[in-house]
Order: sequence, then C-alpha cells, then structure tokens
Amino acid sequence: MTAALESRVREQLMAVVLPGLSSPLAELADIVSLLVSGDRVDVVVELGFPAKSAQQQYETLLCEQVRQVAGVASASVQVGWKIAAYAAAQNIQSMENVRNIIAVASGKGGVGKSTTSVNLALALAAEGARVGLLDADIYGPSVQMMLGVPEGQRPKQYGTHYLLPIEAHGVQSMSMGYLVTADTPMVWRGPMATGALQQLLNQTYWQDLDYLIIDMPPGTGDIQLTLSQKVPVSGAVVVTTPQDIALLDAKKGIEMFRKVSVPVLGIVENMAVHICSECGHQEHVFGQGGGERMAQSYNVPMLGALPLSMQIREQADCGKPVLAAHPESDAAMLYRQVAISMTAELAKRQRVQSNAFPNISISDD
Ligand SMILES: Nc1ncnc2c1ncn2[C@@H]1O[C@H](COP(=O)(O)OP(=O)(O)OP(=O)(O)O)[C@@H](O)[C@H]1O
Repeated sequence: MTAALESRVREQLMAVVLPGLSSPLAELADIVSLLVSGDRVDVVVELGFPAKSAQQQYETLLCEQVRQVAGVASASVQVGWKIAAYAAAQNIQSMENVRNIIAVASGKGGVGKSTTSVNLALALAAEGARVGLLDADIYGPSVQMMLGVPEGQRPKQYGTHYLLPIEAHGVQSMSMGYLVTADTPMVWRGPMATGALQQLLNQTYWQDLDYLIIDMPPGTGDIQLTLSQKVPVSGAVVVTTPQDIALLDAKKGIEMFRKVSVPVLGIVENMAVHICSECGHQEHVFGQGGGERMAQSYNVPMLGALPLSMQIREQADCGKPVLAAHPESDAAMLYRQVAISMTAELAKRQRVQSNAFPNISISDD
C-alpha cells in the first residue's frame, strides 16, 4: 500500500515540467527522500542546478502535484540542489576546483556578449552557485570595467605559479585587462592568444567553482575554435541580436561548437525589444522572433530574450551590472531565468552522461 503510494507520487513528480524549463523533472532532478506515513507524504527533491529565485515557487507547485495523487491527504516538498561536474569531451583533462565551464560566444562583435556574460555570472551567484568569470576577450577586455574593478588593481600572486582571482559582486574574476595597462595595444597572433588564455585559465587559483563563465572573443575564427578544443568546456551559449546578419553570424557560432562537440546549451537573444522608459511601449527595433526561429531550426533551446534597456546599458558606465544595481528589476529577473534555464540544460546532459557511464567519476568533489 505504502509502496504503491510512493510509486504514484514519484511518477507524478517526475512528469512535472517546472515553469521556465523545457524538460520534465525526471531529467533534471533526483528525489532524495520520500517518506510516506499513512496519508501524509514528505518529499525532498534535489535539482542539478541552482534556483534560489524559483525555489519557493517550485516547492509550492510540486506540493500541489503531490496532493493531487490519490491517497494523499497532506504533503510537504523541499527543493534543494547539488551541482555536479560535467565535461563534454571525456578526453580533455577537466580542471581541479572548477566543476563546469560555460563559454559565452557570439558570431560577431557588439551584440552584448560581455554584458550577457557578466550578468549571467552575477545571476548564477544570486541563484546560489559559486561562480567565476574569465574575460577571454583579449582584444577588448571589458569585464574589468563592467565589474567596476578599479583600473590598476592587479591580481595577487599565490605561491609561485598562481594568481588569485579578483572578487567583485560575489564573483571571482580574471581578465587580461588586469595584467596590462589600458594603453597597451593587444596585438595577438592566434597561437599566442590561445596560449595566453590557456595560461590565464590554468594559472588562476579558482576557488571551488560550480561554474566558470568564459567571455569568449567575438567571432568564429581559429582562436575561438582552438579555445573550444583546448579548454574543457561543458557547454556554450550563443548571444545574438535579432538582426538577420547577427543571426547568420550566430549560426556560424553554433556550427563551430558542434564541430568540436561542445554542446550548445542555448541561444540568448539580446536587445530583442525596446521598452520605452517613459510609457512602457514595446518596439521590436531589430525585428521579432529571429532567435526563436534559429533555435528551432538548429534544435537548440531558446534560453531567453533581453530587452534593449537603459538599465542594462548603465553598467558599462558605472561598473555596476544591473544584477547588482537593480537586483529586483525585470531585467535582473530575466537574467536569473536565463541562468536557471542554461544550467538546467547542463544538468540534463550531466545526468545523461552519469547514467550512461556510472563508473566514471564525475562527482562534484
Ligand atoms: N540589452 C542591452 N540593452 C542596452 N544596451 C546593451 C545591452 N546589451 C549590451 N548593451 C550595450 O551594448 C554595448 C556592447 O555590449 P558588449 O560590450 O557587451 O558587447 P560584446 O558583444 O561583448 O562586444 P565585443 O564583442 O565588441 O566585445 C555596450 O555599450 C553595452 O552596454
């Protein structure tokens, strides 16, 4: 009787698709405890991704689902998370202290890749993860300015081999911008650039990261390709604006990651709609629905669309990303939803891999 009820509850829960996500709970979470006592059921669910902003909503929704099961009179559901490691390619040495690396890329410059990287890093931290940000945009490193790290602040040395990341807004960061002066021209040839970046990645003393976001150099040339091959990337996000040309470039980005077997976790459409700060009127300045169409035709998730917004723009001038300056704003909430969807996508792949290779150690310690 108890076993039958338990199995009905399990079945009901595992089929639930939580708001903002596209996969059923079975693909994203474990039920780590399910206690049945008469007609009372207490459940503990462990997600594979952080979700502080949605935790209560998930708990309420899942609890309602449990109460709908025949034979249940009262119930409680607790939701927590545990972030495991995922390396897309098994043949690349994964990094100590970094469980997952997410590359944020764009087919061309100026679409808001750095803005998205910085805000997604802060959003993930706000959702409850330990996060690092590596500015790999060596030709125009902007993370320092966007995070408000004072010019001239240098990373401290750690031992003989390492540099300590600079912490800003709760995120550990490293950038070529921290190591050179503002007027040093950055003329890197391909091999030099990838070598410097690998060194920056490996010689930073990252402290126990769930996610390291890499702000990639714009474009889909040799540097990007080599980086994607040499760094143990778990997944990539492609940022695009709705203009046709940016979309065409973004397609090249998706194809590049596919070529090197890095899973594309999804597309973020930036500057998708202009919302008038005076009257709230919405205008699709650069066209509508392009990101969605591309996501469909390439069979990759559409993670979200960010508006062309004054609040988002402000960060460039004042070094306070919208997540830090206006944490309760609509824009901040949109970034948090994208962060949840993106890491849920990663968790799905991680779970498929660990079920397929149960003896390969990809645990999070
Ligand atoms: N959603 C947005 N709304 C308003 N302004 C934005 C938005 N996203 C980015 N911007 C602004 O657009 C400009 C370019 O953004 P960003 O530097 O992030 O682009 P990028 O793709 O990283 O560029 P590059 O590849 O040249 O480094 C910045 O001034 C930034 O503040």
